[in-house]
Amino acid sequence: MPPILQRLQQATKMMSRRKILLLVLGCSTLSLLIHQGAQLSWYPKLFPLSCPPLRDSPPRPKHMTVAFLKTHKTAGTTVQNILFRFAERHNLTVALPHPSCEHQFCYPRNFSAHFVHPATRPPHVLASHLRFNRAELARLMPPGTVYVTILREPAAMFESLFSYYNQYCPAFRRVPNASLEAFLRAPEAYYRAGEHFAMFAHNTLAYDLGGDNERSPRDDAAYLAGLIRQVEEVFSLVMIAEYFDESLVLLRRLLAWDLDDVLYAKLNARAASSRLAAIPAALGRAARAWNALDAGLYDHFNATFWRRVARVGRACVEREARELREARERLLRRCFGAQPVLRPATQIRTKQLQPWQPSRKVDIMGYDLPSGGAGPATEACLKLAMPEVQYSNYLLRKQKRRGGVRARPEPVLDNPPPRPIRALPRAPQVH
Ligand SMILES: Nc1ncnc2c1ncn2[C@@H]1O[C@H](COP(=O)(O)OS(=O)(=O)O)[C@@H](OP(=O)(O)O)[C@H]1O
Repeated sequence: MPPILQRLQQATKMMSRRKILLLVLGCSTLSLLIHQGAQLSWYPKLFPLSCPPLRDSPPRPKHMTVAFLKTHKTAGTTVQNILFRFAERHNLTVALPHPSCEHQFCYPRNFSAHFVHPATRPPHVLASHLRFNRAELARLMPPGTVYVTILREPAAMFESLFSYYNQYCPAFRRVPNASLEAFLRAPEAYYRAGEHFAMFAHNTLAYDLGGDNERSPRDDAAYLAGLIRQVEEVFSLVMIAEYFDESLVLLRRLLAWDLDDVLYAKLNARAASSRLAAIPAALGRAARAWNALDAGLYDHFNATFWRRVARVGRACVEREARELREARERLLRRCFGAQPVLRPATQIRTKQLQPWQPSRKVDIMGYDLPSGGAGPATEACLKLAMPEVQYSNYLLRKQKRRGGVRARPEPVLDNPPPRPIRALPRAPQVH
């Protein structure tokens, strides 16, 4: 026997059986820990985060009837575009406004089913601006329709409204040098309740939700509580613009859609030169105080949003939101080139992709197809970045034709150029 083995035999004899057992146990534990550590960092999918399964058994089919209340300046156009594309891919009917209502359902009037173009009834999907009216929507939409809306932090939203509607809303037009600060220092000096487009200058969220935007929660706390209750009764999901991707994760889980169904391009964004880089804290406080009803709505639904995220599992929602962002970046690169950039309308050659510009002082950005863009992906890419006016016109033409000649597809790239302006109703509206 070699000397080394003889020494080992002697050593083994010297150890008690108990010690050997302890050594074997220690080695196995160490090996297990090393193995698991490697898997955590290299194969995170082997350790699923607490994501409850989306599809129950039997699997839920995708939900096809959705009414999206498109509130103003809250990223609603981006959500609308997701819904329009989903509707097209699944051959669904989209409710669209009668041309006399422009591209909104005769906003700011209370919604009426009469505002809906007959060629777009009965609808599966509705996603254009309107002032919420529960009974009329129930008359229009099929039973089982899921109602969804979106809110945005009121100070950021008000800054966007002030800039976008500066030429349309008399309360804003009266302010010297179009100064948001001047308006918020003394809003009552400029604001007249009940005048044309007054709702863009005071509690726009409350107004869009069908509420009375002139109520103050300071004088009447019960009113805000009642409005919140009504919203909760109807809407299955209130998304939050600041957490857009997380909101889409909740939306797609609610509707049993795929992550691919909620990929998007950001639409209707102002250029950096047309917006405040940051809203000073004092201005933010003043905007919230003036829009106290909206602030109350936002705070409530922001809190319920995060409770809902927690119910699904925060890690799960964040993981899906990350997957969504990665897939979205790949899609944007495929459609708009290696470095897809938002550009001003003057630099967008494809007419169907030129966004409406509210005034010479505000630049609304969009995407363009790379030069010579052609091929099977072109149509999908075009729709991905198509602004509201062009997409609504296109869908209305397509659905009107579907009622008549079914076989001829609506041309997407060769259609006549859209009207450049999304005209707001010209005459004061009766509520
Ligand atoms: N994905 C996403 N995430 C966060 N924010 C987004 C997103 N998409 C659009 N936006 C911002 O939403 C603002 C436009 O809102 P709307 O499309 O609802 O406006 S409109 O009422 O239809 O005119 C507009 O805000 P401002 O740029 O501050 O005006 C957009 O930048």
